[in-house]
Amino acid sequence: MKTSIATVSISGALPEKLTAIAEAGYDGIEIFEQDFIAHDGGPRDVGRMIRDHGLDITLFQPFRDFECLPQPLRAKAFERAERKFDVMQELGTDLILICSSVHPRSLGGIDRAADDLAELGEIAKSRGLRIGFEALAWGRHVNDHRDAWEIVRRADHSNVGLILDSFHSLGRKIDPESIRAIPGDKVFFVQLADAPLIEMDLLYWSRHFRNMPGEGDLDVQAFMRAVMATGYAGPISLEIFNDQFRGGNAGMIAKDGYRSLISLMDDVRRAEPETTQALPVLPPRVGIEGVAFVEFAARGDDADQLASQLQCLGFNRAGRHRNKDIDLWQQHDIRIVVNRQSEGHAAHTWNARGTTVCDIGLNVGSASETVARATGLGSSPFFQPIGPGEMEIPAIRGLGGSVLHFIDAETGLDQVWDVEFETVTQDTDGAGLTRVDHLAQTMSYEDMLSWTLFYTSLFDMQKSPMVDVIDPDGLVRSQVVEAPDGALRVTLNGAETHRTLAGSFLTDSFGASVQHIALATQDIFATAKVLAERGFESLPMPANYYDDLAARFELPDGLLDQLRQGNILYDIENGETFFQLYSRRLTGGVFFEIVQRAPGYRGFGAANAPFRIAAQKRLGRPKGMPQA
Ligand SMILES: O=C(O)c1ccc(O)c(O)c1
Ligand SMILES: [Mg+2]
Repeated sequence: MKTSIATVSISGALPEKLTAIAEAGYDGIEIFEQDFIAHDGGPRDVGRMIRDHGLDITLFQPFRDFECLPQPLRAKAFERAERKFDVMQELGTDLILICSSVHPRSLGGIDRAADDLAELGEIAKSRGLRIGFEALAWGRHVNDHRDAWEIVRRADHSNVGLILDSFHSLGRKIDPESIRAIPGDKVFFVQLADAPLIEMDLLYWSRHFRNMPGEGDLDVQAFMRAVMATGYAGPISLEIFNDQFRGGNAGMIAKDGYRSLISLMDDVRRAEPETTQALPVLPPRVGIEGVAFVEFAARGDDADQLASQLQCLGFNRAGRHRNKDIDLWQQHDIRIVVNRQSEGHAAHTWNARGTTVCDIGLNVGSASETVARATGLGSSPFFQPIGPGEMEIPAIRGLGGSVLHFIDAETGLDQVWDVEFETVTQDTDGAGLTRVDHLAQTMSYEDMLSWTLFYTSLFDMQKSPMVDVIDPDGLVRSQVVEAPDGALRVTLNGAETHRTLAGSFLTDSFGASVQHIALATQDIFATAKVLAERGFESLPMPANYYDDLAARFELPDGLLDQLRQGNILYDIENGETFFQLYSRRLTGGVFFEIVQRAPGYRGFGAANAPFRIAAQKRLGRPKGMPQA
């Protein structure tokens, strides 16, 4: 399988695009004519530059408004095509994309279109070139791949084939199963794009909102399964018109695309085992069993403040690393690691970003298979030197400088706590916190798709629809990704301005990180009582909030008072309840949430978020941080 991406999909001038594309691991590019024309260098130079990056030119595009024109426009269109053929020969590519005409004078007619394509196919053949016909979803007469295929079939020429583009088919809700009957050798090229489901004009949607397969809502997998069932063996190419990607980080967008393409084709191979694909073997999506640990990089007063917060929350300092300045804080299944080392990844993170989460450990079935899938999808494995008596725990670099470690029981990695740590305190009752309910990660809005794709392609995790969270100073988008049974739930919060709570966290921590950690209890009132005894200071909620609760829900006698007295937030969805209690922010901006989740409650208290955020802002910035 040859992987490819259209040059329109990413930002920069042509040389920058090529560097990003080559580094991400693609085999080739679709060269957009615009990118070629804008470049200061002849077609031969451009061809050489592309090949010097180790890339093929899989397609030259687009050629518009060709078919079904009356004379003399028809003759002009043929002349125009021949000039493009000249360029293609110098560039060193043999396939051109002709998209269905939107020309006001185009006459339409399947046979007329077929005749035009057959005649141009003959010219192409004489030059060793091929032409591919694509139905634009908004084409004047041809806007359906079934019609485009009928035209290609009637053209009946060896050098004329069909180009399929998932957006044009799925965007018009055309059943992709109709592709299965097309002979694979008449499909000359396949373009892939996904898109979020938003009701709007097709052309506008296509030119501004496409995204990588898996990032949107279209069934690109069903499309690609049908394509592979035809026996198609040509390149599989991403053609993504997206405003954000055009202005985004070229390297990151190129990598996202590669990850999405490999993950999609891996899914297709599993779903259509009869199809053959030259694709490296990839372990399946990884099932997450739980959060093994959350590690903070911290120093000095900040580390002491974090330790004292953990104590208030009912954690024990359970272990001390045998060789390093690292403490393990534990309560039931929750492990929080505080790393004060002055070298290694935690130290790098602390130097660059201050006190923040630097590492997340996940329990998985097989740590080595997890790393194998991640690297197959383009992530880098992470290594750092290990000291005497320490275990080598498989790890990868996540996005935005993060690191993920993987722990399995199969190879005994779950013994690390006994092997590397000396026991300091035996178990005590704690405050009834049992597990990590969810992690809230904050990032800039434009990186949200990358993070969603990262999680859903590597792990068995599903995304939920995005919701808007109102901050007094702007909007924050929130997207949940979660593993079955909630073994890992992550809320991704995308900040658009630095004035929101999420945005200021992003600025303070110099990039994306875990902004809060939500811990589960079975009994929030019992937990709150223990926390109060331990000196925990909760986030004060205003009286108005409780008056509104009384209006929104029919609460059992006494519950409202209990909530009010404990600063506890409340929500009901489908008859299932959810309780929340927030800590105040620590230096660095991180905070804790305590939740009691009824087994059937699927949400995260989104209705409460605006009031929680306003309450946090009212308290002002945490001590020890630059005051605005
Ligand atoms: O938006 C367009 O015009 C356009 C051009 C070429 C394509 O392959 C395509 O899918 C869309
Ligand atoms: Mg296309």
